[in-house]
Amino acid sequence: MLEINNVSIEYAARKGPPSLALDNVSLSIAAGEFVVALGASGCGKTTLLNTIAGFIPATRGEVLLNGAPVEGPGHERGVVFQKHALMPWMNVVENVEFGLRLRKMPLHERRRIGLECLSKVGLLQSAYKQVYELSGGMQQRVGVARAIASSPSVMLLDEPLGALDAFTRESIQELLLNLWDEAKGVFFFITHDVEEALFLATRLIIMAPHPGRVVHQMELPFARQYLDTRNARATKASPEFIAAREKVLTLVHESSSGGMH
Ligand SMILES: Nc1ncnc2c1ncn2[C@@H]1O[C@H](COP(=O)(O)OP(=O)(O)OP(=O)(O)O)[C@@H](O)[C@H]1O
Repeated sequence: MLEINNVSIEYAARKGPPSLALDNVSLSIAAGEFVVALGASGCGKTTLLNTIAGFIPATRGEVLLNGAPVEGPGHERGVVFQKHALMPWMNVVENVEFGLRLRKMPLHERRRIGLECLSKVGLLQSAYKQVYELSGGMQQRVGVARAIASSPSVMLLDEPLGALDAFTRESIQELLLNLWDEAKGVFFFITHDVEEALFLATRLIIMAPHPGRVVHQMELPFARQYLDTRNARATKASPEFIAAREKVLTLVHESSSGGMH
């Protein structure tokens, strides 16, 4: 269970009073939830993710993971960034097992896990390639493999598919749902893309800026529908999906233009 209790984040301004990037956000997320945060630029999505990751301390409030306060980064939380942040001087599998190496896991053990994770993201063949030999989509899959290598109970994904073409994006969306279904942990995912949000989320949170806060939450059935049918196109083309898309577009527009304040 991940609990975000009354979290506010202020950033110091060069001049004037500090800016309030998050205002009193509270969320309780159970294992097995895929939570997607959607909202206009500047509404605090990345700030919230970075606070859960332990990169930014809460100015007020607290984040608890299974009852223990989050006070910094930890291997039970895996992070995937928009830019893959792989290390160019290591080959693919060395990148994937890097966190395990830091934790002093012996080579044969971490290599076994590294290769297993690469197999899960469909890249076993590329294990001994250099990072620059891979396409953007493949590099992002390596980023995902690296994040799952330490079997985190929480996966934090900050717009991981933002820079990818539509086809690659869809295939990694499906991969993420499979990994989530297998891991049964928490996924917390940020996107600007309404269709992506609706497809992945079991719970969608819509945020608004000035100050950053959560203005709507809804439960969604489409991720589980996809896992039952394995037909992404049919899921996204269903009348229910299209109706939800129109509703969410309206809510996002209203919340970012001040209509829901
Ligand atoms: N390091 C920082 N110092 C000062 N202000 C910051 C810092 N990081 C973010 N902010 C401000 O905090 C607010 C929230 O930013 P944040 O990046 O969390 O929003 P976001 O919803 O993720 O935006 P985007 O969708 O554009 O990535 C914005 O007003 C931003 O300018």
